[in-house]
Amino acid sequence: MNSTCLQKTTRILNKNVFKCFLNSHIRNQSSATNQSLILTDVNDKTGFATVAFNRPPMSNFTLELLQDFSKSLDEVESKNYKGMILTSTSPTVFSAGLDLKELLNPEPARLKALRTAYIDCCIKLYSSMYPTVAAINGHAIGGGCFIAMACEYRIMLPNSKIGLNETQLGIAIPEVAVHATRNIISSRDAEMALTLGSVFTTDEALKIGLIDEVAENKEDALAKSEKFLSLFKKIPKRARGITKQFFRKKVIDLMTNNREKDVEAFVSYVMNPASQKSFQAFLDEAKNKK
Ligand SMILES: CCCCC/C=C\C/C=C\CC/C=C/CC(=O)SCCNC(=O)CCNC(=O)[C@H](O)C(C)(C)COP(=O)(O)OP(=O)(O)OC[C@H]1O[C@@H](n2cnc3c(N)ncnc32)[C@H](O)[C@@H]1OP(=O)(O)O
Repeated sequence: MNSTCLQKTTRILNKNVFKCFLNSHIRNQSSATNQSLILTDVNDKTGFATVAFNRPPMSNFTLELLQDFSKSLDEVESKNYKGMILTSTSPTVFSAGLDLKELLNPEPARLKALRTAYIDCCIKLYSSMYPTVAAINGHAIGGGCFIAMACEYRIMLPNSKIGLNETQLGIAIPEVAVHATRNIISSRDAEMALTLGSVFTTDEALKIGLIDEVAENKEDALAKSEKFLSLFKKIPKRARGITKQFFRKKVIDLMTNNREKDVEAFVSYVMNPASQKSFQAFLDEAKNKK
């Protein structure tokens, strides 16, 4: 695909963007439909799966999306694909995190299920035996940023924003996110970023090491992602995967063992009137901006 074709398609909604990419890169299209919240496609030449959040324009996470994502992660593991590229079909957003409408005046049982599904995805992604790379094709905020952080490598487009903004919304970052952040950036930068709820530009993120590379456009990000995954082509999967898990053990254990406590704490932060006010304020501000 040439870059003019890609630039044109990025202005059109997800369906065409993804089709254009598929036509040139992917020989074996999965049964996913355009209605699916997650699109999974496998390149049978490389064995790499490209998994895309398919909820434009913000690619924000609902319970259903997270449940589908969790199933897709199982599929990538069980079908023994050689690696996974995680991206979205939205033109300018990788993911804006949890859908704030899910958090506004929520039904507690659904809120618990939402957080539980989110944790499941984080555990599966963080501990996967196959190599993972996030092709961050736009903004990655809150839960979207953390999902990208759970991958092994991050390639981001210019002029985008990335960060864990939870404290700004009145939600404390769980301890596990502190360790996960320190696994990527310096402890000093992590403390500043997480306490402030900082959101970084692409250049700032590159400077502190939150992302690994900048790509010119989505096509370039996908090509760079394949290049990263190809590094492991000759490394035996089991040896690689177990070694990866040793580096990630503390975070994996915390996520696995603190699941219920985390869900309770999350529900309590979200139901707090001050947090409810901040969710509403964000949505109102976005409306008023227009
Ligand atoms: C022990 C186990 C632990 C396991 C977990 C471990 C660690 C996890 C740690 C932390 C992560 C998990 C927590 C997650 C919490 C969240 O994700 S809260 C949500 C965070 N997201 C946000 O605060 C909103 C982010 N959005 C933005 O910053 C901007 O929208 C943007 C993405 C940068 C895009 O900006 P742009 O100017 O282009 O667009 P607008 O801002 O004008 O928005 C357009 C439109 O979209 C709506 N919108 C944007 N984001 C959301 C959202 N997240 N939910 C719902 N709606 C959203 C916005 O309201 C506008 O709507 P419109 O006015 O109706 O057009």
